[in-house]
Amino acid sequence: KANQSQQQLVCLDDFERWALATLPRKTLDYYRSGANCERTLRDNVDAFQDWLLMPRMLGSVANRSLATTLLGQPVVAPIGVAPTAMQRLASDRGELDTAEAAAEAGVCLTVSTIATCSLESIAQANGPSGLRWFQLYVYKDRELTKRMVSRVEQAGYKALVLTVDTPIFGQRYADARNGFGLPGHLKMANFEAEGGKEAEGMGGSDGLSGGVSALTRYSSQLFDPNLSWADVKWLTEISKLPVIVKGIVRPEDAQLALDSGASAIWVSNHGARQLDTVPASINTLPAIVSAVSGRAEIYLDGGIRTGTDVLKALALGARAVFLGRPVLWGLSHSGRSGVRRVLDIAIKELDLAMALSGETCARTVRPELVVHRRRMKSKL
Ligand SMILES: Cc1cc2nc3c(=O)[nH]c(=O)nc-3n(C[C@H](O)[C@H](O)[C@H](O)COP(=O)(O)O)c2cc1C
Ligand SMILES: CCCCCCC(=O)C(=O)O
Repeated sequence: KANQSQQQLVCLDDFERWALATLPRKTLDYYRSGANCERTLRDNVDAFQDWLLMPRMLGSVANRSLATTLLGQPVVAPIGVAPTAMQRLASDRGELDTAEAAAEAGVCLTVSTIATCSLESIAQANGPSGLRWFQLYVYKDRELTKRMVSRVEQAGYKALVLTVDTPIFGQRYADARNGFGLPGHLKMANFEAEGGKEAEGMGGSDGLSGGVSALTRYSSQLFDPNLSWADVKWLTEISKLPVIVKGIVRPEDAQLALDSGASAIWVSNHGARQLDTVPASINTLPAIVSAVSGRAEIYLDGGIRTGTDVLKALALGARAVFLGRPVLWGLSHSGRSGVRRVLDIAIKELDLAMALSGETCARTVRPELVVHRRRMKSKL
């Protein structure tokens, strides 16, 4: 199985199966895990099956457009790369591979604060034509955060994605059992120039961790658990870049984010890695779309594994969706070209799903295209 070629991996689940059979234990556990009993981890994927597609026929679908804009910037498809930390665990070049693949595919790249390559080197790999956003964790040290924001602006990122669901790190049992931490040869590269403790992954602790992972120790020492809506406003004031608030589950919080100056909403439960038993991401989307009522773009991540998942999210009101783990599986398999293949598969599957549904434009997918299984039954 370890030797499977890209051509044998024809869907995103094939990449996941390859990763499960092949990756070193600690890396696989860190990438794969959800919080606690992983109920939401399963629900994020399964919930898409509760939304059924109701295709229209004979709609002249030969010409289709997947292209869209995100905060005014053009992309080839409404599918982007979600921020995921520590990509050099997956390939030698880590985030640089992902950045090149995203630029080649013409999709939006989101870079994590906890990258293992510097944000400047990732920007260079993504190139002048790549659309890139920077995901921000706010550190207790606000001056450090401010310096990071100005480096992000300098390096040509087009938005700040403020993650708001991580005041404290979620509990992932496997990482705690493994005493997982960033291996000594890798660094939290965005902090290397700062010369402080932020660049160290608190050392892979090889089990001597008092029952918590090194990441939990790192985040509890350095991330600011007192973040509030006032800080969203603060961020919009210290930066020229639009702020996207990532980690919204409830409609009231979407409203507060917009009231605090956010330019867009990113619906997410952090890939089910924070609070277990929250609803599947796709199921939280309709109420948020209704609360936002067209005032801002809404993005979604969590459990997207097929083109039909993407189409359902678009029909329910998302402007675009983002892929987390599937990109890591592609990166682990074959670096840049593995990520490229994952993105290409997702884009092709969306195109096919659109054609077979009678949809020709990803920007204007009809809401009537999806119906919840419960409502379907009551109609029969
Ligand atoms: C290994 C891993 C690392 C992640 N690191 C970050 C991060 O640094 N910042 C962040 O905002 N979200 C992070 N996330 C969450 C993703 O951005 C995204 O919300 C989630 O993975 C989407 O779900 P999916 O993996 O089912 O596609 C991470 C997720 C994973 C799996
Ligand atoms: C070093 C501690 C924070 C790692 C952040 C990565 C992340 O968000 C995740 O879900 O894992």
